[in-house]
Amino acid sequence: MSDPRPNVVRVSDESLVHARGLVKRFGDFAAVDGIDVDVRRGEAFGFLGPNGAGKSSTMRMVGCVSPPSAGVLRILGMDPARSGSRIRARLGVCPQVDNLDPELTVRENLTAYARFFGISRRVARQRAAELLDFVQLSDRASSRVEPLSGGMKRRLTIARSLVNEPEMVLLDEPTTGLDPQARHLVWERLFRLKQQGVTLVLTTHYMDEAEQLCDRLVVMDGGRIVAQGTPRELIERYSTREVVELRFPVPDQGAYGEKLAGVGERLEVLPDRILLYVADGDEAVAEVHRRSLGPSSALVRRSSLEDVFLHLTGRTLVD
Ligand SMILES: Nc1ncnc2c1ncn2[C@@H]1O[C@H](COP(=O)(O)OP(=O)(O)OP(=O)(O)O)[C@@H](O)[C@H]1O
Repeated sequence: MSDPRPNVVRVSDESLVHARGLVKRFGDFAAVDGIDVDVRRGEAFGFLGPNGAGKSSTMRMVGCVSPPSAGVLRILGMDPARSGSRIRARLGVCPQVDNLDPELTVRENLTAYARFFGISRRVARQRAAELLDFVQLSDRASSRVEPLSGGMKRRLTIARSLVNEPEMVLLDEPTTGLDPQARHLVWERLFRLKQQGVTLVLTTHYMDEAEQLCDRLVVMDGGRIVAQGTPRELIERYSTREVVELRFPVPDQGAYGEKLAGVGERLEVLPDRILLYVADGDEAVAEVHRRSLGPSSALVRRSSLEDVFLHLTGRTLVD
């Protein structure tokens, strides 16, 4: 039976992005090497991975600006090869690098963009006012783009991606290069968008961003998906409850690796620290002291997606 309340957004399990065996090749090199993805309506879905993992190449295929080399891809139930412009009309795109027009004012950047979607001047002005309010830039409406901070430009790019009232917004590294305060403001706005029923698809190499924003995510490395699930599921599956970060007063942390054998479930020796994967961090620190190892610092923290990535690939997300 259809929903009698016409204005209610029905969150269903319909896939807005459906990919099977998706491949993107540049010559002989597969930047995306056969991935399967389903993004459901209303969720925030993330591609987490280091530089070069294939996240942007995937986003460009989903955004219908770069054709797949192989595999099946359906966006909003349609085939990008046949219906690219119809799909793009219902998508919002926030590219990795802000490409705002520096000659125009903040407001004009929105109204000019609205023209690409055939939106009337009157509606565009009204929508621009609403969107500038949403991204907290109303007081900058008449200023030029140039002097805006990085965070403001990012928020304006996000506002621009919403001009056509899209069902799904693609955000390629939405907060890369921003300071912590600016990042939090962007996250908060994106969270509100999700609450309004807009589906978000984002790429990031920040594990805190993925944990804060994403309902589900895939971890990518070398063009492949190495794990997928909710942030909590991934941490439970691939890491321990707590992690102890130990630093020793010598350059070679590796020398201490052997002396820590048997403390916790697993350890990772990084150039600048040793990570102990344990159920109980305080107990592990006590054991380190019982062995008279004398670390210069011992920090106990909860496991994160960074630990998941390290476990799956042997590398950190941001090298
Ligand atoms: N147009 C292109 N021609 C050739 N190689 C490319 C092209 N675009 C991307 N690549 C390569 O494909 C791989 C994946 O790039 P991609 O930009 O998709 O990764 P990413 O995960 O988004 O990383 P980043 O965070 O650096 O954007 C990289 O090795 C990159 O050099």
